[in-house]
Amino acid sequence: MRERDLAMSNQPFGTRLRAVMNERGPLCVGIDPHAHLLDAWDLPDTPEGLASFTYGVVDALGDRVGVFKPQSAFFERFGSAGIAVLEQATARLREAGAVVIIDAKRGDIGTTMAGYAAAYLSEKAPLACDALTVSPYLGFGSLQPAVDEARASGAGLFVLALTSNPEGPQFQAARTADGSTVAGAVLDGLRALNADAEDLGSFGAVVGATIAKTTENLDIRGPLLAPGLGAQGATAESLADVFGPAVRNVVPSSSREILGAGPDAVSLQDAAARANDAYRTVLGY
Ligand SMILES: O=c1ccn([C@@H]2O[C@H](COP(=O)(O)O)[C@@H](O)[C@H]2O)c(=O)[nH]1
Repeated sequence: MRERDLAMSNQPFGTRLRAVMNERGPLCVGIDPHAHLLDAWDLPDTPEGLASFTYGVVDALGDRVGVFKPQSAFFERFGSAGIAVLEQATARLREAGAVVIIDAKRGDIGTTMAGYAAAYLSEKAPLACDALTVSPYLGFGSLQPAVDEARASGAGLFVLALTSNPEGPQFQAARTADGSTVAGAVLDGLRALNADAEDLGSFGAVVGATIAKTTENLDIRGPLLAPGLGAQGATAESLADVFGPAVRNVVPSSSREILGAGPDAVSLQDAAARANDAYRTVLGY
């Protein structure tokens, strides 16, 4: 491990995330090995194809992009062989100095949530990552074991708040008993968890870049993971509008748009560099 990485490794997730975005730019590359992308890369839809695709991304971008978001679903569909690739890729990306957010959207009753937290957030776990996406729909409090594990291990969480899909508002805009929206209650919960953070806290929200300008308070003193760029239609220019004064804390995430440039490593690097430059300008890095 390099000296800088060693010094950073004991810092909380939010601090490490800000440092890597300062150093490498804010872009988060989503690793979503869709069957159609394996085909476009001339790879078979098998565990071997999945491994070539994933390690191709890791080798081309692991030491130049700051943040990666592997989508667990596309690894899970190959069973244990797919999970082994996710495990290997996560370890290799972290070794290369990148931050890895596993997008698994876990959520369950508190005791089972503790199991998920141990699986992804404990440093000793085979699948240990820097942060995990979680779902608050069993109640924000059900996430407490993951919050505790994240605090203990210096990891982070991204809680679904205002998702990028058009169906999201059906639940997220609904009102809770105290009159706030469900999304607003999630954002309030995160703001409380980040209350002591100096710059960027470790407890983030998922807020799609595709949502219209929102009246919700996005100032949670934590990162705002923003999928929806590229293939889902949102652009770098739209980020300032959607996120307003909180735009500096956005982690812009793009999967298919970048991955579609492969398999050639230089083309992948060019696509990532172009996207990173556009986000740097808008987010002020
Ligand atoms: O609100 C959400 C939450 C998660 N996602 C995930 O992000 C990527 C988007 O992929 P693109 O190819 O860049 O569209 C994917 O893994 C989703 O599950 C999201 O899109 N929206």
